[in-house]
Amino acid sequence: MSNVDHEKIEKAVTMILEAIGEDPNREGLIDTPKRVARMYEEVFQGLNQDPTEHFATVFGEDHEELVLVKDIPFYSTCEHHLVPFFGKAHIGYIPRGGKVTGLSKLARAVEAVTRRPQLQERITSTIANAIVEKLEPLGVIVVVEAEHMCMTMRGVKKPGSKTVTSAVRGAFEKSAAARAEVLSLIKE
Ligand SMILES: Nc1nc2c(ncn2[C@@H]2O[C@H](COP(=O)(O)OP(=O)(O)OP(=O)(O)O)[C@@H](O)[C@H]2O)c(=O)[nH]1
Ligand SMILES: [Zn+2]
Repeated sequence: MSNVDHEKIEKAVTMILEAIGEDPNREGLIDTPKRVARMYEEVFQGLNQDPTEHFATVFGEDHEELVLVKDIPFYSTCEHHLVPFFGKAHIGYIPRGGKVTGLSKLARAVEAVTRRPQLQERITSTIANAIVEKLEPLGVIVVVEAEHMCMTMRGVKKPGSKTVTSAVRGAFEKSAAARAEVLSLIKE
């Protein structure tokens, strides 16, 4: 169930259109407040999700070696300007004691965390912390690379610039070699 108040968004969008000097009643704009409300419901649906809930499925597989899911595409919304930022997330972890989760669950956690007003750093650390909490792995590394439209279409206007953030826990904090292995696999 969504908690999004469509009526409120519609009123607000109508006011924004009026405030910029547009006519909210002209043909092309007449349904825009409704469309924006539906869009916000979709792009902010992660607000109703807890990223840790996806790690409930655990297989008792004895693999205490690296698992890396890379190039997980995501779209999020910058919480400062409410414009998109988008890119790829890479998630690696070394399971402990048979706590191996379904590969798709890593991508589901990315969806839960990115589909809300966000900061790239918070996306990165929230995913790492969720994996630590639920899977208690030997190590976790999360790398997120993104283009922020608030830096490309407006403001400082630097198209093509990318922001890369990482969060490391456990074995990846201690071992430069473990980090280097993942970073080289991500680049391949
Ligand atoms: N750390 C961090 N900053 C972000 C992220 N997304 C956007 N920002 C930055 O948030 C900052 C907001 O700065 P403000 O000075 O309050 O707002 P502003 O006047 O619109 O800033 P400019 O973008 O420089 O025009 C900007 O520097 C953005 O680049 C993010 O995911 N992480
Ligand atoms: Zn922004």
